[in-house]
Amino acid sequence: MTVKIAPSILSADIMNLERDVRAADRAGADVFHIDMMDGNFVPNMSFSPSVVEGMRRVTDKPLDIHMMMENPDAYIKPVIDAGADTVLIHAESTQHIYRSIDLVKSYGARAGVVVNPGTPLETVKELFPIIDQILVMTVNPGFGGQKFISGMTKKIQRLDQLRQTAADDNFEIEVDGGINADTISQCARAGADIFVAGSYLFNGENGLNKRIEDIRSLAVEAKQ
Ligand SMILES: O=C(CO)[C@@H](O)[C@H](O)COP(=O)(O)O
Ligand SMILES: [Fe+2]
Repeated sequence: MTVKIAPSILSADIMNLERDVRAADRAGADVFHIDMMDGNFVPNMSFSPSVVEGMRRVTDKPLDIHMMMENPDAYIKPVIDAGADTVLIHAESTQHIYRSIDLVKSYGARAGVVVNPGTPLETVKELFPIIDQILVMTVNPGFGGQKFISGMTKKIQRLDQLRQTAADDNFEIEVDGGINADTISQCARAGADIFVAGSYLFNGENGLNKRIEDIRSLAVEAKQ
């Protein structure tokens, strides 16, 4: 069973972003997770399409863009032109999520929907046949370094069950927020495939190599 580790560059050292990205790449990152925040949808601001373009120059790994913004449709083409592989859009950020997902796909990128902790899975069920990923937020979006909301494990489990009953719906389950050596196993056991980790990977004491290796083996073991 595949396990993908996705370092979130929100917790990288912004003044040494290239150094940190290259180090995470060498350490075996499977995907890079880039948070785009507009200061409206969430109470924080972060990366823009130009950062995606810069990332594309220093790594060949897939770039996942987590859009935390109002009017996400306006930024879909700019991030894909900048080199995004997957665009993840919050169900709560647009009245027409189906249209936004279609738009991502029309530009040839992979598309995913994101659900906040308070958003029921039922809200996004109709999207299952057309999406490549579902990102289950395991913290309230906006900041790195928050505590994992333990009730989300059951939500991941329910999503995995829904995925299994709809055999045609082939999407990966991703988790984001508070993922570390204490929380990754329960998410993997519940059915998650892609694990975003920011502060655990970039702010920890051991090297990135060891940290990526540690959480990967915990996830692989939990899935067996
Ligand atoms: O989308 C977000 C926060 O809103 C994340 O991607 C964070 O960057 C995760 O950071 P950690 O919880 O792993 O520190
Ligand atoms: Fe994120």
